[in-house]
Amino acid sequence: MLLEAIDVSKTFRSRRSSAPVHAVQNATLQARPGEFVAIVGESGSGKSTLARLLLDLLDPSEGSIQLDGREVGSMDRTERRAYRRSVQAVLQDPAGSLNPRKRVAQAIGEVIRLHGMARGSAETRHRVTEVLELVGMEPAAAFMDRFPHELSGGQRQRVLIARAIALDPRIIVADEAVSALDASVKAGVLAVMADLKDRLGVGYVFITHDLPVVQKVADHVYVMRHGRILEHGPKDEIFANPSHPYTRELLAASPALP
Ligand SMILES: Nc1ncnc2c1ncn2[C@@H]1O[C@H](COP(=O)(O)OP(=O)(O)OP(=O)(O)O)[C@@H](O)[C@H]1O
Repeated sequence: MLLEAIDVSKTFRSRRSSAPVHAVQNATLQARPGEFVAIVGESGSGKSTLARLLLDLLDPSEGSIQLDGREVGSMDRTERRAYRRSVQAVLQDPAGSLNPRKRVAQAIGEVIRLHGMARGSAETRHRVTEVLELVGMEPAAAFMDRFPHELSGGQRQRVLIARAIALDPRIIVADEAVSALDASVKAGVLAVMADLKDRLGVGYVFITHDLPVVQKVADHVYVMRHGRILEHGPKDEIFANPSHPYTRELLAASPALP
């Protein structure tokens, strides 16, 4: 399976302000199951907009998002539904991804039911148990009936990953998914993501401004600035031999790199 952004652009035109915002400009990117692709760049570089384009939450102004050569914009309802299952989002929990009034089992269970991934409550509960265990929340029964506020930040992030995994995605688009977490908690969540890559073959488009994280987990790195992808390549190449001056600046400014 191959997920691609092909020469994709997104321009926001507000009715009031005169200047349109070119959030993403002619971006081309590839992601595959089993691969950890990172998009790095400073705030406002267009990373989240590109993520939302890949997630089919925004329509491109130009260019296309394609899955195995099929343009998402021209898929029929059934295909598009399948696309939205195969490409899942994990966003930062502070962005309100978890409803504070829903217990863990309900939050994950209703997504499973909505997409017809299980029939009946016993089967749904079984699947919820399975995915909670996959993200290291064991025994799952101890977490099922908790509300988000009864979980730690790292646990909430694991629930979001479990909810995404429940739909059997091939690729997870993670936008600043670990950025708000403390170092040791962050390492734990990243280990879960790496484990899911190995065990389920899921791929990631991982959006972050956190270069030490990229260095640790990424296979392939895209560098964005002002809506454009400046360069991309295997992680080791980008870190050892960045070709763009901006990438060199970004690496030099990163505090925790050895
Ligand atoms: N819905 C929108 N309407 C108008 N402008 C938008 C909209 N969404 C994003 N933008 C603008 O597009 C540009 C890119 O934003 P985007 O959020 O994609 O960047 P980012 O790299 O993800 O930044 P951050 O790391 O701060 O989230 C910014 O100038 C932003 O203000």
